Parts: sequence; structure tokens; C-alpha cells
Amino acid sequence: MTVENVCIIGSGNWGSAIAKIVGENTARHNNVFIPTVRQWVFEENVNGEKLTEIINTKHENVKYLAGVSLPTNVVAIPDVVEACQDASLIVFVLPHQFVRGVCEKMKGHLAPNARAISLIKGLEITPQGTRLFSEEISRILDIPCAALSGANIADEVAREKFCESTVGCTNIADGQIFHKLFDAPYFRINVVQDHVGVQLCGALKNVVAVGAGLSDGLGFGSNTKSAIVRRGLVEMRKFGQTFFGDVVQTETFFESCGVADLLTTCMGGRNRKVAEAFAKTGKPIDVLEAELLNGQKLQGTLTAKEVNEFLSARNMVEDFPLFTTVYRICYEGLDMHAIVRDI
Ligand SMILES: NC(=O)C1=CN([C@@H]2O[C@H](COP(=O)(O)OP(=O)(O)OC[C@H]3O[C@@H](n4cnc5c(N)ncnc54)[C@H](O)[C@@H]3O)[C@@H](O)[C@H]2O)C=CC1
Ligand SMILES: O=C(CO)COP(=O)(O)O
Repeated sequence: MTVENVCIIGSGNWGSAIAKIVGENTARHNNVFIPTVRQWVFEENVNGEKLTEIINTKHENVKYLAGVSLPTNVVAIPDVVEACQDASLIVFVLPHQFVRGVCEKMKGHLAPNARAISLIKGLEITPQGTRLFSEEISRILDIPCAALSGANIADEVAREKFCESTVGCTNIADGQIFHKLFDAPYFRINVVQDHVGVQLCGALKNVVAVGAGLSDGLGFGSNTKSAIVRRGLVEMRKFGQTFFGDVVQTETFFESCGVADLLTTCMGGRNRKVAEAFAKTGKPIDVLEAELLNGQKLQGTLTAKEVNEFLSARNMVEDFPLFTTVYRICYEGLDMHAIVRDI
């Protein structure tokens, strides 16, 4: 059996937490994986030092996951081609707006048996149609791509607070390999075949979390937030059934990637936090993102815009009142109280 050569594409808050888990597991299962994990790090200057050099000497991503030690077998590389050269397992974990450009640079440099897994929570949506990032990665790189998504606030995972996650993979053998790559006593993986549902949940829950944050910011309390979460879950499933047919399994919404991730994000995620501040201050969301997230990227407001463009092209915005209201509040200046009036 060939030993897998793993690389990670992405180095943010979740990318760094995943690097910790993956580095621990490639060392533990050194009969399955080459222990050394290459991580592509988008090079930045942090207090006069290159972030890659800090990671390779301090073994800590001081900007995106400060205070958490990374395994010494994780090596930060600023050049994406060098990072992915001859890799057989590619872990994509970067904000969804950067995926296409990075993939184009990777073309032709992977191992012949390369497979990918997308940990990205977003959708490649255009007015013409919607594409999962696993499909986008497969299209550009001509390799199979699975998905991982779950109730996984990165800071908590990195500090080994028990949680679960879901791998969606149609290939049984690869599903077992991804289980070995990610499963840990504090990060329990369940593998399902519905990689479409896994990704839809991860992307759409961020839109609902913006709604939950608006509710918090307006001081509406737990009952109102629960109503928004419930309606959000209904619209997530409806979106899947409407546009992805019977591929999306109802059972997937009961996995960590479904209801659990919706709950954790609506209770403690960044989308919620920034939306709460937006409701309280009225400051532009991009300003709040910069002020509150220290370079980390919001996904929910961007996904709300993408989903609205897609629904508008089909005259279906009224079929998804919560998704539409979140978009209108964020981008069209709709009165924020619409979050409980128009849904
Ligand atoms: N942070 C979290 O708790 C979780 C995040 N996710 C998802 O994982 C994905 C990655 O999120 P994070 O790792 O948290 O990233 P992040 O939100 O920390 O974003 C910052 C990352 O974006 C990179 N970046 C900035 N400009 C760039 C550019 N022009 N080109 C390429 N990269 C650039 C930065 O270098 C940094 O690695 C997202 O889809 C997110 O929704 C999933 C689970 C948990
Ligand atoms: O995906 C996440 C938790 O599973 C993190 O959500 P936020 O991007 O809202 O922080």
C-alpha cells in the first residue's frame, strides 16, 4: 500500500486547527501517511517577521491561532506549488473566495493518484447555477474531492474540547483514509456518503448565523433566536431538496455538519458575532470584519449575497424568506427588525 503524501492548502483559524489534528495523525499513523505535512501559508508579515518563518520556528500560527502549539512535523511553505508538489491527499481549508485562484496554480503538480477533501464552508454560486467547492476543485484539478464539515469552532477544537465532525465521501476506501487523517479522541469523525449535503449544510448555516447575530444584537433573546435557527434549518433542507434533488439525504441534517454546526455557529461563531455588532452599531460589515476578526474572513454575508443572486435569477427569493431577509438587511439597508417581521 502506498504511503500518502499530505498537504494542507490554507492557514487561517480553521486551517491552523486542522494542521494540528492532521500533523498529530500523520505522525501516529506513519504506516499510512508520510509524517511530514506541508502546509501552504499565505505569506504575511507579522511584526516584521514572515508568518511562515514564525510557524517553522515557534510552531505556532501567532496570527490566526495564537497560543496553540502546532506539531513540529507541520511545515509552513509560502509557495503553493512547492507545498502541493506530488501530494496525494490535499486538504483544502481556506476562505471560499480564494479557492479558484489557488487551484489554478496547483494544476499539473499533484501526484497521479491525488485526492482532495474540502473543509470550505461556502458555495460556488453564480446566477447560472450553484456548484459545490468539491466539484469546483474536481473540475479544476481533475481529481476526486470529498468534504468535511461539522460543529467545529476552530479555537475550541484546537484546545481539544470534545466535538464531532462529518466526512462526506462516496469512495469507501478514501472515506476510511480520511477517517484516519482526521479522527481523534477530541475530534470524532463520522463518515457518510452524502458529500453534497455535508457541504450545503456548512455553507448555508453561515447565512442563518448572521440572522441569529442580528437577533442577538437587537436584544430579542433565546426564543426568537431559536425560531430563526429552526426556520433556517427548514430553508437549508429546502434549498438542498429544491436544487440538488434527492442527492441530499435528510439524515445528513442530523449529523454534526447539520443541526450541530448550525447550533454552535449561531451560539459562538464569527458570523454571529459580527452580525450582532452590525445590529448594535450600524457600522459597515466589512469595517466590523476588520475590527473584530484580525484578518479572519466572514463567510455568511458573502454566501447570503451569492444565494440571493442565485434565487433572484430564478424568481424564488420569496421561497426562502430568511435567506432573503438576511441578504436585504446586509446589502440593501432593510430595517433590521425585518429579521423577525419578514421571515
Ligand atoms: N474558523 C472556524 O472556526 C471555522 C472555519 N471553517 C471554514 O474554513 C474555511 C477557512 O476558514 P479559516 O481557516 O478560519 O480562515 P480565516 O477566516 O482565518 O481567514 C484567514 C485566512 O485567509 C487567508 N487569506 C487572506 N487573503 C488571502 C488571499 N488573497 N488568498 C489566499 N488566502 C488569503 C489568510 O492567509 C488566512 O489563512 C472557511 O470556509 C470557514 O468557513 C470551518 C470550520 C470552523
Ligand atoms: O464553521 C464554524 C463552526 O463550525 C465557524 O463559524 P464562523 O465562521 O461563524 O465562526
